[in-house]
Amino acid sequence: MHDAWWIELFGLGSREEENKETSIISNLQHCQMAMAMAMTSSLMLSTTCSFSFPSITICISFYNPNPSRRLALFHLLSGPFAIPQSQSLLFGVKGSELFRVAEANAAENLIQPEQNLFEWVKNDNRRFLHVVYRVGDLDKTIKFYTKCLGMKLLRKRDIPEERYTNSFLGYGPEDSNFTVELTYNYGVDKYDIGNGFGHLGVVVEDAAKAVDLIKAKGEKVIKEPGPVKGGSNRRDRT
Ligand SMILES: C[C@@H](O)C(=O)SC[C@H](NC(=O)CC[C@H](N)C(=O)O)C(=O)NCC(=O)O
Repeated sequence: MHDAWWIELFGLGSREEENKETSIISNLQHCQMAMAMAMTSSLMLSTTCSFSFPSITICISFYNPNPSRRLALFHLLSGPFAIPQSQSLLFGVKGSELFRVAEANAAENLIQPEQNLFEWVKNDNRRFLHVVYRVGDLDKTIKFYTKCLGMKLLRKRDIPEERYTNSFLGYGPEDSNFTVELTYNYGVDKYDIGNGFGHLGVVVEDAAKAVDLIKAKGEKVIKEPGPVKGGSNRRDRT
């Protein structure tokens, strides 16, 4: 089994889509990841496949073929980083009905069924800002995120006096969207990765098409979509 660090993006579908399948094998190479900000999370149904790229493995989450409103949260999975995330108003009532905040550290962190998630989000505007990881080849990683995953390069900042360059990528402006911040340290072309962090995940409209595109771009899919080990991730209301 590879050292697995991955962030899974859990899509949200209708309640009917209970038969979730996710299989993720990831092997992050030459990268080190750090949390940028903590939030509370909801674990959602998704079907995920993953593929490797020199600096990180991305897990693509998708649903079984029935059309459904796909909503997404990043979920940072790992021992020390196993934290909750908050739902977003972007996902609407259907999303909020189905959202469940995964128990993170203690029972008091759990959103109780009677609590109104909209009130919570209105009264707390904290959100994920970015996740940072160091890469040995900035241009190659940017090309992967943009050409294969459709992200936009939002900005680059070169700090020659500190001998590093940061690049920010995402699916929207940083003032309202979670982004990936890539750090390139001059002259450092690889990193030893630990085994505590999970993975980075992306939700797409059609994962099969996304995987085909990624393969067509010459990237390697290390695990085709398939049954999740250990059953569904969905946390039904208790
Ligand atoms: C722009 C802002 O969002 C940042 O995150 S800069 C954070 C800063 N990054 C660096 O100094 C990059 C070079 C450094 N040698 C490194 O590899 O991190 C920073 O605080 N880095 C430390 C960290 O743990 O992220």
